[in-house]
Amino acid sequence: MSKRTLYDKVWDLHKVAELPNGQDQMFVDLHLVHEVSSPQAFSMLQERELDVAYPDRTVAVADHIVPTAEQDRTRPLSEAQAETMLATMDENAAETDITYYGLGDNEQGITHVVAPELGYTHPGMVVACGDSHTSTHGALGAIGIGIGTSQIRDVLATQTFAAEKQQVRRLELTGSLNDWVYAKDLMLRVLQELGIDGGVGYIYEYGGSAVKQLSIDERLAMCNMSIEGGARAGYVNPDETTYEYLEGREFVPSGDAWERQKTEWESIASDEDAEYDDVVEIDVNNLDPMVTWGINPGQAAQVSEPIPDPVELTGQERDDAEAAIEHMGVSPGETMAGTEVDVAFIGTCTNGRVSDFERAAAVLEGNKVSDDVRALAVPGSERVRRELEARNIDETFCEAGWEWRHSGCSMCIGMNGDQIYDDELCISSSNRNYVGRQGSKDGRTVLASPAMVAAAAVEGEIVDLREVIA
Ligand SMILES: CC(C)[C@H](C(=O)O)[C@@H](O)C(=O)O
Ligand code: SF4
Repeated sequence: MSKRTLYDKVWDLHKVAELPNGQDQMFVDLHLVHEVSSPQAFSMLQERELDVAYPDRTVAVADHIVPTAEQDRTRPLSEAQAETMLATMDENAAETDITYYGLGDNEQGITHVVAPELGYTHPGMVVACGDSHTSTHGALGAIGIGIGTSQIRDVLATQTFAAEKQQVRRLELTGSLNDWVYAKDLMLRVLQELGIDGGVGYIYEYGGSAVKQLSIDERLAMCNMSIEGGARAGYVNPDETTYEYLEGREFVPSGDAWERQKTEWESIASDEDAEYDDVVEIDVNNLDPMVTWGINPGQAAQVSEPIPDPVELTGQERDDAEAAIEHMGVSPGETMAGTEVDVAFIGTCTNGRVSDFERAAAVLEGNKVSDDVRALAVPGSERVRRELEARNIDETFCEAGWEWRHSGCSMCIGMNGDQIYDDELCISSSNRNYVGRQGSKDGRTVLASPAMVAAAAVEGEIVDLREVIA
């Protein structure tokens, strides 16, 4: 059989049965669990007196509600609700014998940072997690699917869940990215072009010369934001970059088994003549750094590009732009450059990896955070933090005036107390800028690459980072 995409092959290999309602029952290779979306599913399991079917395929992490400041990471947590959630996760993990990277563990961090870096995620896997950003794992040629509470219960109890096969859109990203322009910019460009609903009903396959050149960290950032475009998942076919990243990681087979696995992984990539339900080509040559100007991730523009005037838009897009401009207090026809920022945040499962901090550090070197800016650096995992510290990158941040924290979701979603206040404007390396996302209903979020966040922190306003390093 030829003409199949990676998604087709993975689907066929994992399909257990066709269900009466037309959905397919799918086997899950790796089930990731976190403290926010799992408690109810574990309760349902207990009510029915069921065990976790495959504890060795289930990996739990504490990320959303864990405090990031050193002094707040002692138990019991000062926030009663957070303590209950964390204690519940601790208990559920202990009772079911699943692997758990809890608070205080050396490998604790954000689910979608921890699993790839430890080598849990492999090409051709179905990865499921009660979290929309499970799409991240597609960077390694896996199909990462965000699932809801009843599906989490089903996966815990049976290692399978019911799903509907989606269509596949090939995103052919041609050209190559300018220096200081990253996968984050590329993805904001994709969202600007296709919108936040453009991918509904699709899985995105990313390919083309621009994608070939991306490191795994960059591919993780790109696939992470597939869900922001409405796609259920996004992936890159495995290639030499993938194998280089995987080789030697803890949960990746070695020796003969590695060779066998590699051959299998090579066969899982889309066929040369694969047929796609849709193909969209976007040229990324000459792309400037991107920023969002609005209140959804598709309301984005190059930092050199004017914010659209709603009168030139129609229908929903116009209404959305009007609401966004009002909330953000930005001016149509002008660029985002020069917009004052109050908070700068680098971290998250999108851009909280070693290379993200490295690039930001290159911008910060010899610079100081503007007096009016609060700047927070939150490594995506404790391992990321250790590696950065071993290379003194934490010092670059601290000397520039950043708070250097422990890992967690932190200000991405504000569930752990790291929040923005009033109508503060935060430039953030995260993936969502919806109203209230970072804690305050009047707060404003601008999404950008970590290097752009660092540059804005230094200048106190949004700026093309290339002006800061020049
Ligand atoms: C809390 C969690 C279920 C949620 C998600 O589904 O993605 C969060 O991680 C987010 O980024 O909004
Ligand atoms: S870092 Fe943000 S996007 Fe990622 S899992 Fe945590 S809250 Fe969700």
